[in-house]
Amino acid sequence: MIIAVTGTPGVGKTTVSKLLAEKLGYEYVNLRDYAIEKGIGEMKGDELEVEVDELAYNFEKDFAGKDVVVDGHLSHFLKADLVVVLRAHPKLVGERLEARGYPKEKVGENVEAELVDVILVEALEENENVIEVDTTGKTPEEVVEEVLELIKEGVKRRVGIVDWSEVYDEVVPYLRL
Ligand SMILES: Nc1ncnc2c1ncn2[C@@H]1O[C@H](COP(=O)(O)OP(=O)(O)OP(=O)(O)O)[C@@H](O)[C@H]1O
Repeated sequence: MIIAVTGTPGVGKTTVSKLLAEKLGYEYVNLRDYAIEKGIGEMKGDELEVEVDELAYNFEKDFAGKDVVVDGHLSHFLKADLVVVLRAHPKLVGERLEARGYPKEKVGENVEAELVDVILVEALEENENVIEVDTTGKTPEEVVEEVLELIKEGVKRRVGIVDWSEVYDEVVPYLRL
């Protein structure tokens, strides 16, 4: 089974994906590293711009039928059996990206994306099987346990579990207003 773990940068995809792959005994694939390895995309500054169709085509050729957890904010564009959309309070996204030294503009862009569900909406346009998990206040282990439980129960779709409009006031300092 191919499990795509997606979400706004900083929500914890890499941490959760590695742990999930380990628990399931699946291969872990970082989609950015895969694209670079395959020579897909072009570096624009420190950002890798990829053609999503080319990425999805190659990924399917290499991984169809395998057991993989694929980690990346474009992973929901791949042909996956299940898409896990990780969510985190936008303030947490802002704090983490600031701590990574991201420029203010990029922090704001990602906080806004998390606030208005950009990745979730994209994932729902691409795949029927979308599970949303709120990581806020949870450890990576707890998040992985939640995902494993949902998989065990055969849950294929669970969305609409967060509403960040309720915390809008807390994230105003990050927004590019
Ligand atoms: N419940 C949680 N789930 C995942 N990560 C968490 C959680 N709580 C705290 N963290 C921390 O948040 C950080 C998330 O970083 P990580 O690189 O995994 O995010 P990411 O979504 O892959 O980001 P990017 O896409 O920018 O690489 C890590 O330092 C991790 O330890």
